[in-house]
Amino acid sequence: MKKLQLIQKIVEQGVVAVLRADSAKQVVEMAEQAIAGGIKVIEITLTVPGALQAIEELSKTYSWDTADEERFAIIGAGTVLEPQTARAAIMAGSAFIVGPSLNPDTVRLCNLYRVPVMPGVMTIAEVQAALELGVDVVKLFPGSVYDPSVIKTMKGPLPQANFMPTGGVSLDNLGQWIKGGAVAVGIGSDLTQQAVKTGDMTYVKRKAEEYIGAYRKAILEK
Ligand SMILES: O=C(O)C(=O)C[C@H](O)[C@H](O)COP(=O)(O)O
Repeated sequence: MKKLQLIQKIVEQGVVAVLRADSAKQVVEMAEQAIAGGIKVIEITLTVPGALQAIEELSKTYSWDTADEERFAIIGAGTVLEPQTARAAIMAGSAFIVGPSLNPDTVRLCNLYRVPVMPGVMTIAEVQAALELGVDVVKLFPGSVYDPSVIKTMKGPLPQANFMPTGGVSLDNLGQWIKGGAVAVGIGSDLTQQAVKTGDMTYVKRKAEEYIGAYRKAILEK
């Protein structure tokens, strides 16, 4: 039941930090800052040089299955395009897999290992295909091309689908996405871009705190 427990924990947290950086060292630091700021679901994108080492390192420090609050975080891999990479990421300790697109073989590989997989989808046909493959949460990507009301519209014919918009999620629209029915949101550049530019990783912590605040407010108002 590990897979179901993990999905539940990801949805409970509701905010996923999508981390892109210039090196493994930088992304580990970024992850630590995001976790300290309250974002406990960390997606290490595989465009980061040494991303798998970063996942391995973070998975030794943090666990999704601990009562120790200091050590609680869910570490996963993003930008997973095909099954070989998904397997490597799982072996490195990824608790979940995210991709920008729907690759059926990647979903099957993740299902084999009972690891939650959140593939990117843009259309109703892709949402349907993902559901047929057993996907529990789809990543609506790029979220920026849609208005948050799209979730309600897509849930008309497919009420059983769960959406995690990613791409263009900001402090300005997070509330609309959550109130519009998103089970979680993925935050990328707004959380990290400034830190990469200036080298000040504590920026990620401050920004994470703002996002967690906005998320909690949206849940209360929902
Ligand atoms: O490659 C993936 O798997 C992704 O997750 C794609 C993007 O990096 C995120 O969607 C972040 O988008 P922004 O928040 O607009 O920066």
